[in-house]
Amino acid sequence: MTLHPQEFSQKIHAPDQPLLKVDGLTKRYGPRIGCLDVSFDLYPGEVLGIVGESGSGKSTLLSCLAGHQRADLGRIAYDGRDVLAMSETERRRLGRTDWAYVHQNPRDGLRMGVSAGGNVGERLMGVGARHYGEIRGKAADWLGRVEIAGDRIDDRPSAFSGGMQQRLQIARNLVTSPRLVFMDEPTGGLDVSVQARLLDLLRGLVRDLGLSVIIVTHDLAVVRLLAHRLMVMKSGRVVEQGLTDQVLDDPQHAYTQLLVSSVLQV
Ligand SMILES: Nc1ncnc2c1ncn2[C@@H]1O[C@H](COP(=O)(O)OP(=O)(O)OP(=O)(O)O)[C@@H](O)[C@H]1O
Repeated sequence: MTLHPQEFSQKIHAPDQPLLKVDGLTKRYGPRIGCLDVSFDLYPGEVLGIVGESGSGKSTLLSCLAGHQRADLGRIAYDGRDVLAMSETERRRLGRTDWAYVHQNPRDGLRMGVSAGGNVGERLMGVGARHYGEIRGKAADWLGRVEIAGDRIDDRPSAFSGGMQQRLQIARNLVTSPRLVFMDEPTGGLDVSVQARLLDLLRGLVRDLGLSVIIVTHDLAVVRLLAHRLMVMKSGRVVEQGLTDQVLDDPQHAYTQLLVSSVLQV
């Protein structure tokens, strides 16, 4: 149900305001539904998982939320600000400062021709950092935090393994202390042991930095470990949402039951 604009604006300015408030978000591709009437609140420090089979609308929803494509209908409020009413310049600024986006393929989120240190430092420069020594020091610190050895700081990402590239992408994203991080299948395409290590690292960073995260995945084990709340999508619609353990242990919707019984091995 879509809220009346006045009601919407009253809600987003309430003292216990969520960091992100999404109401009736809809995106169509011609006659095809990308996502339909999606509504949810995300509070500071909360991790929301979005699961569903291929084509269920997860990526469409994430890209509309992050402003990579424009929704046809609905509202998004970030920290009380109407995101869809922002100019492109304002939204880009938000993308450099408050938001971060971790792509499934690290190549989409890294500059492959720039050193590891340069990849992290570049984000700092994007928010106004200018002192070379400080930038390099902070980059070195972040490489350490994502378990990349200090002597690799001048290596290009193309010399890194897939898991290292993904950890570098995470460092590049988190170095500017964003409040909201979008993650699209961050562990997809990695070996199981590499995935486990990355998940562990992500869980620690999310907790330590108090990040709000929206994570899209088809892997229920990932959301079991990372997400406080879970949204299940089918054919562009949210068919079930709730606390992750509740949804996975006691799924109410037939589609979620099928999803859980067919893939859940955790
Ligand atoms: N650029 C596009 N043009 C036309 N239709 C699209 C486009 N992108 C997505 N769709 C359609 O929108 C629906 C949702 O797709 P979406 O990629 O969001 O699903 P998904 O759950 O992310 O799938 P996957 O897990 O395979 O990435 C599908 O029917 C898809 O065919």
